[in-house]
Amino acid sequence: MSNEILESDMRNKPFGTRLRAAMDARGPLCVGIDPHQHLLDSWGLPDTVEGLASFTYGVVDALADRVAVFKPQSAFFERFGSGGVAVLEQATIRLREAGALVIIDAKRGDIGTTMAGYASAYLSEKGPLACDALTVSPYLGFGSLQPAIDEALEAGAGLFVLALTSNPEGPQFQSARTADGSTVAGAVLNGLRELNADADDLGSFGAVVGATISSTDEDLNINGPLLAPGLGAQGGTADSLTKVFGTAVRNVVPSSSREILGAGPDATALQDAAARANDAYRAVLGY
Ligand SMILES: O=C(O)c1cc(=O)[nH]c(=O)n1[C@@H]1O[C@H](COP(=O)(O)O)[C@@H](O)[C@H]1O
Repeated sequence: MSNEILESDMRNKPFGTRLRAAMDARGPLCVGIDPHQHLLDSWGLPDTVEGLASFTYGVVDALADRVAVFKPQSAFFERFGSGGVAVLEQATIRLREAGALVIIDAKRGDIGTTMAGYASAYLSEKGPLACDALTVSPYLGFGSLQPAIDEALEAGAGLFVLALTSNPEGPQFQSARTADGSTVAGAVLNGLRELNADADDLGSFGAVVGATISSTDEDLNINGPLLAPGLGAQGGTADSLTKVFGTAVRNVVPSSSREILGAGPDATALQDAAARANDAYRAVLGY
């Protein structure tokens, strides 16, 4: 699908609708942009803001017109202070201009008015870091996310709420029981299911569910996207997606960072790595 079609038909649609269209057009792969120091080294770049910029724009130039979704990891930009955040801003603008969707992975979460500040920074189209969706943390209570939910609805943006994360420490809190007997992860998934209840195909309020969790008893059918990190470097594979997600697999957004970025700096090698990953996930997710 050309960028013109994505832009003209889609600009005013909710995030979930835009996400489905982008994945239909370009395949489901989400490329994580995580400029680790060791990756800058392996690309022959210095561990400076200039190195960060060369790395990030190298990924953008190679992949922006062919990958549906990107997930820059804010931590690796914040590491360089305001100069690093400026690279994140520029990369987000360039990716979106090329018709890709951008999920900024900042895992924000705070009380009402502070959450509203994060929401206006990342989700409002007038915000300096305006993106298509933001990762958020529900551990101050699902209701504490309301200002971000409101801003996302207003802006046609999306959220990805941590539910069953890929790291081994996650179950300590996520499997704990809440006062009503559901697990913490289950309460998050229920909250998202309610938010997406009226969406036709794919709602705009997603869950983060790691590809490494092997299986879960939770109901992942939330009528919204399921961001699945943990692929490649953390051991998850295309086959793990069928096992973890079962009947919800069609709504998975498979996200991989180091596995793809390690192929650089050569643009063709990056494109080949992304195409291989996209083909593997396409086959499993039914695209
Ligand atoms: O929200 C995320 O994206 C996330 C959630 C999670 O449960 N596990 C997880 O690894 N992530 C992020 O996904 C990326 C994984 O990178 P790779 O392991 O290199 O593919 C990192 O930016 C993590 O912060």
